[in-house]
Amino acid sequence: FHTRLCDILDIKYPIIQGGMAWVATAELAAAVSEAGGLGIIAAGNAPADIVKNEIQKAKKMTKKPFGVNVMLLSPFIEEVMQVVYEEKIAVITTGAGNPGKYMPKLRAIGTKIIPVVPSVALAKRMEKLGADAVIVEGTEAGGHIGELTTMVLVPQVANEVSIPVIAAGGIADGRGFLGAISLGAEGVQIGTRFICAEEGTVHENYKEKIIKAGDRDAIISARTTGHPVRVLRNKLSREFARLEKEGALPNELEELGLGKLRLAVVEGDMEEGSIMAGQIASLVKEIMPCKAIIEEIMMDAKMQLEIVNRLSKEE
Ligand SMILES: O=C(O)COc1ccc(-c2c[nH]c(CNC(=O)Nc3ncc(Sc4ccccn4)s3)n2)cc1
Repeated sequence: FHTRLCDILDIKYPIIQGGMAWVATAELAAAVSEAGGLGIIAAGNAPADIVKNEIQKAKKMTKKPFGVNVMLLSPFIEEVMQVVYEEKIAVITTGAGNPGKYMPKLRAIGTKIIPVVPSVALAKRMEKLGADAVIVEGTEAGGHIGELTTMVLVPQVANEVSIPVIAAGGIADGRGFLGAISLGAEGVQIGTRFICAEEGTVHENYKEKIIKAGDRDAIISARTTGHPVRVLRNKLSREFARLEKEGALPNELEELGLGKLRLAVVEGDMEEGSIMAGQIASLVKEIMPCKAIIEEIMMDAKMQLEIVNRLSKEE
């Protein structure tokens, strides 16, 4: 499966690892890039020096290309963008906002830009502003999400833009990969499955929660804040829902949510922490090295394609 994305990003497989805050560290990004995908370091809500340190760590771990994900709601966005410029990052992905204001400078220094978009309108706007590709993320994804599903959004964006479309949300194996290609995508972004990567520095409790998740455990929380997030249900999500029902104010709720993702990822607190994960969590059953994850996805996609070809030949 060699697509335009492989040429644009100089990667062997059109698989991007999601730039998940606290999860996407240099260790994970380097392992994914070494395995032939595109590893991504998450800036999340971290200050510039933390982001710079992770980038320099990754540069020591791999000579292959990797990217940085910039979360546009971060209070440190301006100083983090300065680090992105200085470090001559090959490619950035962006989330939770419109990166338009940074695109002229990024294009001028040759950094590729791949924004995550939750709608056709934003995808078209990003193409017009010069994005190199778009990550079309369905509501199946973990973390901060839009409303439309991958199945519905990917073909519509593919109809409207000519830059490569990368499908994200609900993809964790070869069937999901082939499904995305069938919908018009030229690559996939995978988050939840890489949370359970062996090289990842995520607390074991978090990885175990993903492996134990059932098909209906990844629910949407914090809708009333205007920033809905998909998490695995736990004590915090139940508490959050109760407060929302009682009409707590958005800033009270935002306050309650602060630091909770770190609590889950770093401390492994599965009750008070925010366990961000996508609906595909229930398909993830094993902690595996990144190389094994990527090669299994590509192998399964080829096998699934042979099944599809056989079915299409039968009368
Ligand atoms: O037009 C506009 O400005 C709105 O544009 C957008 C609106 C939404 C998005 C979007 C949806 N999903 C993504 C990519 N995924 C994510 O960004 N996932 C995230 N998970 C945890 C995060 S941390 C957080 C979460 C909420 C509030 C504060 N911090 S961000 N981007 C992208 C652009």
